[in-house]
Amino acid sequence: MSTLKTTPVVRCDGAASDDEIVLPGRPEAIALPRSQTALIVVDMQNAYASAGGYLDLAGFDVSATGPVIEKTARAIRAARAAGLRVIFFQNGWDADYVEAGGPGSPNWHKSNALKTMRRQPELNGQFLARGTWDYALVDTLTPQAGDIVLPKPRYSGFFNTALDSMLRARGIRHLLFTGIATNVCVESTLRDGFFLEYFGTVLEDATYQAGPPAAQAAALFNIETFFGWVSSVEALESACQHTDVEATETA
Ligand SMILES: NC(=O)N/C=C\C(=O)O
Repeated sequence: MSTLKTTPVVRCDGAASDDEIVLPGRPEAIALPRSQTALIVVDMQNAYASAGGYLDLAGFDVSATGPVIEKTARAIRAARAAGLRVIFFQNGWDADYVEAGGPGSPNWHKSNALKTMRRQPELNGQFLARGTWDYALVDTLTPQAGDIVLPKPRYSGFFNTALDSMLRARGIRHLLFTGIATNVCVESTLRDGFFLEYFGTVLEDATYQAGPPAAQAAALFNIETFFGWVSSVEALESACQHTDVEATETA
């Protein structure tokens, strides 16, 4: 992890606001007005973070996801204490995989979950189907009243979901990202957000890649260089503590 910068500070509205948190980051620090900021927890489901879940059984290494779950829990605690909206994504489809698309969908050809189930029919129905253990969020990350839980059928949380309208209705412009996988659903959502004029920041220590470590490094490079900002959970915790504003109600 390279050093986070405290200056210069990027402000989307130019002027400092009373309720902002200033988050150190790369390539710059970024100011996050609390009422305009949400923490997004991307797909922290057993499928992606647990031994015996989809990624594990499809041959991806998930042995190092424990610390990512812990860091995500810390980010959620810091966000809630600061009055930020928390949004959980859950990736997957109906039990019959109609929403996954058939051979006419690139998803049918590229989804490693679908491909693994086709290769190993004894696994059919097990991966990413609503109602299964695989689809469920990991036990230690439980949504609370006021959080938003958003099912999504493709890698980007903006595609075929109500995310954009939910954010716009609440005046949210800034998205903090945690979750798995950095190089797939985190990056896809942050990129789509960029095109929709959202400011996206990844908390790198609360994310993990699907694939080799180079995939994590490449995703973070792309985000830092082209699409957004990179920061950390510790930086968020410390920035929240140093901001002397009462947490706001998030109705
Ligand atoms: N949540 C994700 O980033 N998913 C990555 C791969 C997949 O869902 O097949």
